[in-house]
Amino acid sequence: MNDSAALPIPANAQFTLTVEVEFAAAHHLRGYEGNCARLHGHNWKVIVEVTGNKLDKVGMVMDFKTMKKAARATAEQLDHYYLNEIPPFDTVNPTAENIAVWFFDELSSTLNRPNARLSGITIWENDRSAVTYRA
Ligand SMILES: Nc1nc2c(c(=O)[nH]1)N=C([C@H](O)[C@H](O)COP(=O)(O)OP(=O)(O)OP(=O)(O)O)CN2
Ligand SMILES: [Zn+2]
Repeated sequence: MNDSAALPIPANAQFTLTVEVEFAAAHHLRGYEGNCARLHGHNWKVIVEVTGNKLDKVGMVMDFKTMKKAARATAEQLDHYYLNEIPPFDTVNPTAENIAVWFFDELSSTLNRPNARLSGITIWENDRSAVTYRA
């Protein structure tokens, strides 16, 4: 018998889980006046956030490993690319905002569950600048 007891959780309580992955890539910003219009690179950090209020029998909203696996597979699609050359960033400007929307759209079908949903993506371009997208 491996079942464990559960603590009471109020109906309006929520758990927010986050995992972080990274990718390295080059880009330039189209239509931007400044040095970011020139080719340059970042080590982007991507924070993936899942929200839920029900725990499974193990006591988890979702296994961090499940989140990391999905996030890593998605980051892999951009890793070591020149973003302006690959879809959708060959036509959509590769800003942190657009990269956040892209991660959200890529990951939502994999991570959304009846009791948990992808709730936010944060993209850090460097140690000082980040954007968070919630939908
Ligand atoms: N809202 C946004 N602003 C900027 C973005 C973006 O994606 N969304 N991107 C850039 C450039 O990609 C730039 O490389 C990053 O600029 P910044 O964060 O200012 O970093 P720097 O190292 O160039 O600047 P410091 O002043 O040294 O921090 C620009 N803006
Ligand atoms: Zn940049």
